[in-house]
Parts: sequence; C-alpha cells; structure tokens
Amino acid sequence: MADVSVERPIISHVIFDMDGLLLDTEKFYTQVQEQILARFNKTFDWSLKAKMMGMKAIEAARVFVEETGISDSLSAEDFLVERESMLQSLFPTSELMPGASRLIEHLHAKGVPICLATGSHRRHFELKTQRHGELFKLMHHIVLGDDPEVKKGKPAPDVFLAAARRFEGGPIDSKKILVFEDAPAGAHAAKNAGMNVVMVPDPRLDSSHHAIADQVLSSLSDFNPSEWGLPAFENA
Ligand SMILES: O=P(O)(O)OC[C@H](O)CO
Ligand SMILES: [Mg+2]
Repeated sequence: MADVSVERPIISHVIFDMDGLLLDTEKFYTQVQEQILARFNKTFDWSLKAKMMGMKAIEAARVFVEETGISDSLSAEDFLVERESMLQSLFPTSELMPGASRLIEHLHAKGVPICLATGSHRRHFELKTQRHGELFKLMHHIVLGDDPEVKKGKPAPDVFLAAARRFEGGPIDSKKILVFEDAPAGAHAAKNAGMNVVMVPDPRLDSSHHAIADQVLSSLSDFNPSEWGLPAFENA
C-alpha cells in the first residue's frame, strides 16, 4: 500500500467498478451462496468470497463449485440457475455505498470523464440500477461483463481496456486513468491494464489482498481528489 505522501500521477479519467464499490450488492451474492452451501452442510467464507468477487458470473460459479467440492452434485451452470430467482428479488433493493453519489456527482460537475466497468451482465445491471438511474446516467459510458469486447472477466484487463477505448479521444493512456475497485480480481484487472487503482475493500477481506492497490480507503467518502490531480471538493 502506497503512503499518502507518495507523488501520484495526474489523473484525467476515472473508471468505477459497480458491485461492492458503488452499490451494496456483494451482500446479496454472499447471502444466496451461503444458502446454497447450507444445503450441502458447508459454510461460505471470506477466502472463497475474495476469489469470486468481481468475476463474470460463470467464471465465479466455476470457482464456487470447484472450491467447495460440490461440483459432482451441482454444476456451475445449475448453480447460476439455482441462485437466479433469489438474486432477481434482491437486486432491485440495491443501495448506494457511502460517498458514491457525492464523488460521481462531483467529478461529473467538474467535467472529469467518468465511466463504469463491471463484471455484471446487462440483465443484472438493469435490476441493480433501477432505483439509481439518474446517477448512472452521469457515466460517459458503461462496459458490462457480457460486452462482446470483454472476452475474459476480471482479473483479465479486458473490461478496463474497453472502457479506456470508449472515452472521447480514446484510447486514453492507462497511466492517466484511476480505477476504483473493491475486489482483488478487479484491482488486479486494473493493474493488468496498466492503470492506477484505489481499492475500497470490505473490512472482512484479508488485508493481504490490499498490496496490489496504489491506495486503500475504508470508504469512498475518504477519497481526496486533490491527491490525484483531480478537482477538489468545494466543501472539503
Ligand atoms: O464488482 P463488479 O461490478 O465487477 O461485479 C462483479 C459481479 O457481478 C459481482 O461480484
Ligand atoms: Mg466490485
């Protein structure tokens, strides 16, 4: 983890992750996965959560059934079917994480180009954001996990590189891009794309996963744009 006194690059463009970073949706995945594992008398823990979060659904599903040793009884595909109806009823209740709207609205108002790069596919994205349309409209563009240019999910850099290409004047130099992520796979994807990454991890995530990030914050509310050459909050 870098010290705050470290000289940071000047950032021109910002990319946001969605699940667990802007929206408090990781808890829904945890809840349904705990429920499914309970059927097999097994428990879901944060070391497995750390491996799955941020990935595309099918990639995370494969990790889940393999790592828990249930793949002979439940295939990755059947796991996705089983959790789907539960997720569909939970996603429309998604709430914003602390500091998310303040930061997005601030960067947008100051003319900093911002976009979203999520592993989530379109159908789930629509459900999760249905109460937050006004805020997500401020994104210059949105790259989803089922986008044809995203061949591999996080930790592969595909989603972030596609996001960098779609800004006006893109592709934008990765060194000038700041990514906000909550997940180890997402932070690795950003670094694999050559970008800077601020990690806002769940406090239950083992701190060994923080090392990849350029900065680690406990909340988006703690972000200081000036440290990255971005316009300061007026009422900071
Ligand atoms: O964290 P995101 O937004 O890339 O989403 C990834 C999955 O949908 C959930 O872990
Ligand atoms: Mg995330």
